[in-house]
Amino acid sequence: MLKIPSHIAVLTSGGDAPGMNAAIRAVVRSAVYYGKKITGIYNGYEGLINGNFQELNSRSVKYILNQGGTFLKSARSDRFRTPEGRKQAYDNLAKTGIDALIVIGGDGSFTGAKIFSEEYDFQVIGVPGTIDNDLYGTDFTIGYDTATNTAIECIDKIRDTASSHDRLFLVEVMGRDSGFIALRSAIAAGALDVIMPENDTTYDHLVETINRAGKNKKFSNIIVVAEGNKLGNIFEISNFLKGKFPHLDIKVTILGHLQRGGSPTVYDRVLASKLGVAAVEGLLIGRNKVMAGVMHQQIIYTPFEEAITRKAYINPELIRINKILTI
Ligand SMILES: Nc1ncnc2c1ncn2[C@@H]1O[C@H](COP(=O)(O)OP(=O)(O)OP(=O)(O)O)[C@@H](O)[C@H]1O
Ligand SMILES: O=P(O)(O)OC[C@H]1O[C@](O)(CO)[C@@H](O)[C@@H]1O
Ligand SMILES: [Mg+2]
Repeated sequence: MLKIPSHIAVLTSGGDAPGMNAAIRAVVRSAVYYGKKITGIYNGYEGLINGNFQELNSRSVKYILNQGGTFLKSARSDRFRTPEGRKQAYDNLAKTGIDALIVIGGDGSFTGAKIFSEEYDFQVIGVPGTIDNDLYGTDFTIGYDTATNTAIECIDKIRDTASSHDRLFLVEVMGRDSGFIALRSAIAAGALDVIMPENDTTYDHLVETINRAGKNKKFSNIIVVAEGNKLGNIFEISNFLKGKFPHLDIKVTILGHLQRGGSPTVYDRVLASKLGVAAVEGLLIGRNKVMAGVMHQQIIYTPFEEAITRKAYINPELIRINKILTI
């Protein structure tokens, strides 16, 4: 028999992502719209274990739609990885009368959510909130569009100084084990090449590419390097290239946590709004252990297992396009 939740809780977990606030707002307001009690949990799974709960209403989430970060705060919780931590989390939920949970986060957060949901037969839905875009079951995760916009804004600025001095810049972007941020920002910023986990860039290939650029009279260049690439650390790559091309002035820039901040783009605000509503509506029709996502403009619910383990798809067409355009 379908058990409809009456009291929903929401938390944000893992690295913060622009648009998480918009997602919280959408969850809170749709819960209120459907006549449900809604509680915010502070500090992700740490707050779940510590009982850091606050009942929310539609006014609690005013003026946050355009704010970066997450007002509920986020955390990486080692205690939630332990059965004792999850037991404490369950006891706190049960004590408060909460019967469903919405987790806004990335693959790690959904791994924890799946384990918890199975252990305690507790209804959980995920909302993809991570700049990395590394989840199967949604074309974009919340925060990815803003992060790539921030990355290209920075790379455009680097381009100004690179071209003034005829320099080669290696620019490192985030993305953990995936190259979504790297590839999208490389195309949008017209980078000479992109080194990311999904392509097996070799040093020979890099040398060839830089030689070709020289022949084509490209005197300033940018190579985007995904932090999770398999070739090596950005400084190792830079040292290798300095050895091979002593006449080139090579610089390294690491964009780092800049990419996590800032006001969310229109795309992320709308995506977060859609997915927050979809998460609440999913709970009300009995969905469980799934992530709400948007694929080809449609809301879909993907089992956590699949969202986490199936490889999010890097479109090889984008790699091909980048190669053509950087001739
Ligand atoms: N195997 C697991 N068992 C229980 N909890 C887990 C597990 N894996 C991850 N978690 C919980 O999820 C939290 C967030 O995971 P993680 O740090 O990987 O971030 P994420 O959700 O993938 O987001 P992002 O990648 O954007 O930072 C972890 O700190 C931990 O509390
Ligand atoms: O903020 P932290 O804990 O250093 O984590 C950084 C990681 O988090 C992310 O920003 C989001 O998963 C990754 O791109 C990056 O590898
Ligand atoms: Mg992750």
